[in-house]
Amino acid sequence: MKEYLTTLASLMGAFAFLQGVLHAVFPAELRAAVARLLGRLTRAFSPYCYFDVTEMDGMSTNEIYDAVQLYLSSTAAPSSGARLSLSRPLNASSFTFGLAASDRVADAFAGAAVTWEHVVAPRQGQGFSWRPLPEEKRRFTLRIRRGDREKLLPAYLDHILAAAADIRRRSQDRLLYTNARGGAMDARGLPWDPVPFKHPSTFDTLAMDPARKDAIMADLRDFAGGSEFYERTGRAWKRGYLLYGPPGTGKSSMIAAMANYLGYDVYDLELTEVSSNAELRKLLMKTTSKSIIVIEDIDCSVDLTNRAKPPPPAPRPRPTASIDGAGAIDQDGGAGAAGRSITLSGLLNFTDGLWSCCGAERIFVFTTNHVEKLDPALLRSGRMDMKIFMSYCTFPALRILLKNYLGFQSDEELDRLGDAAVMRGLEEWVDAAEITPADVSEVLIKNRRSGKIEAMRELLDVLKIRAGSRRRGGGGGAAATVAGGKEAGGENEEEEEEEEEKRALESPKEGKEQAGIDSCGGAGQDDEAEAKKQV
Ligand SMILES: Nc1ncnc2c1ncn2[C@@H]1O[C@H](COP(=O)(O)OP(=O)(O)OP(=O)(O)O)[C@@H](O)[C@H]1O
Ligand SMILES: [Mg+2]
Repeated sequence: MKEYLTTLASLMGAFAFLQGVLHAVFPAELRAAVARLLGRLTRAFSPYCYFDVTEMDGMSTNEIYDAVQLYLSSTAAPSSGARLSLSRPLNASSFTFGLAASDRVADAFAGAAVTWEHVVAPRQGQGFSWRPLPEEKRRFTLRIRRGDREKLLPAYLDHILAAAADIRRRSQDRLLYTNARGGAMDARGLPWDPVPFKHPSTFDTLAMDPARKDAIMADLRDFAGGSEFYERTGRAWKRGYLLYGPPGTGKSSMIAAMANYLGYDVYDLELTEVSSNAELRKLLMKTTSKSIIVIEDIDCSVDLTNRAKPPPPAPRPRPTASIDGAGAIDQDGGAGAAGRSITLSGLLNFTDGLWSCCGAERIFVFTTNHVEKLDPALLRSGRMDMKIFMSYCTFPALRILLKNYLGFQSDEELDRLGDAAVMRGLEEWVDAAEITPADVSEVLIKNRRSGKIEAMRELLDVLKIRAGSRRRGGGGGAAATVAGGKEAGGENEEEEEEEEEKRALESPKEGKEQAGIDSCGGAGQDDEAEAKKQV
């Protein structure tokens, strides 16, 4: 070992001496030219090729440099000991990591290994300038095998740019856009008003059957990653979801969960503020991709009556004064939209017509408490691809609410610490009670200070009372009546309405009942198989 170190030291001494001689004998230009020549020679015989991505491209920043910085710091496995810089863009709630100076990172793409080196060097004295460049010259040097060049470029760079855009978007807060200004434009000519959207609802907090929830999340993932699928099938890259069910069952919460899950912004379209189809088209054109366009309570937004059903009786004619004093019948019963001319066909085109293809990667979500009132054309596949019935609270959904509201850490803890008899009671009575998750949450919030078991007992009492009054045809108390969206009428009237709801959703092909979710033709799924899938 000792000899090894002495030899190394003498070699280094000799090298330093030689360097000194070269510096003294040869002028700097010659040395630089020789260094460049040697560099070219080594590269010519090297199995690798190198690409520099400088931070500055002339006076402007190089977009690829920023994208590489973001991509490497969040996805590539930094070599051991890599240092990361921390930053937080304006209006973002999460941090963004950047790769610290002079570090080397390995990555792989399409089965080929690549190496990135972050090189930082002081900038040689730049003269006075009104817009001085950064003190240091930064660049990433990409090293790839010559044989991998076709496979990697430009696909790898496109992948980096897309990934960086996705990381940037997810680190920004969601935005909620509203059009509640009656079509007026803002200073930039945009009809939408953005506000930060910080809704806490996620698929973890959403109380619904886990299997149905998984199916919806899988469908959303397929959609978000389905650009090739939509291109191959010639379909516009959009997808429609209809959320229907009684008030307080989680329709709005589901929308927020979707937006948080996909990292999409939300456009809350208030149809009553839109005066014409042309304005509707303009609003759509001004939405960005990777967004969810929502029309809540669509059955009450504009008159989209179900054309398949007999038209509602014409409003009673009422005499209106006329010039000659004789009574003239006001044909449209005075109910005429005050200057509003949004039509069903305008909405149909909006969701699945020529207009709907302006812009990709958009999700349309309609919500309603009365699906039977909607025109079947609005519900057909291609418009509302997935119809999700937000039902009254089921026992699996109730368990999620018990965990979220009473602080049980897991199902196992709920079963271990929860009172077994009370749990059995809740399972037995929850369906008969036809209680909405909103009402269950209310009971749990009211009783959360009296302790977990006491709160569960209280909830069980409420379920029994509701089930009892429902059985007597009382609809389970005021809230249940509202929640049911049904008059406290007799059983047969409710059965009739339920039948009607089911008929409204019967897909023309199969004529089957829609119990929970019906989805047809999702990205990456076989339409027929999917359409048959019931979740
Ligand atoms: N499935 C659910 N999971 C978790 N919380 C829920 C659920 N449904 C309702 N809630 C709670 O009840 C409240 C109302 O829910 P939400 O606004 O989503 O109901 P909705 O179906 O949109 O009602 P509406 O039809 O009246 O608009 C929310 O604060 C939410 O916390
Ligand atoms: Mg709602």
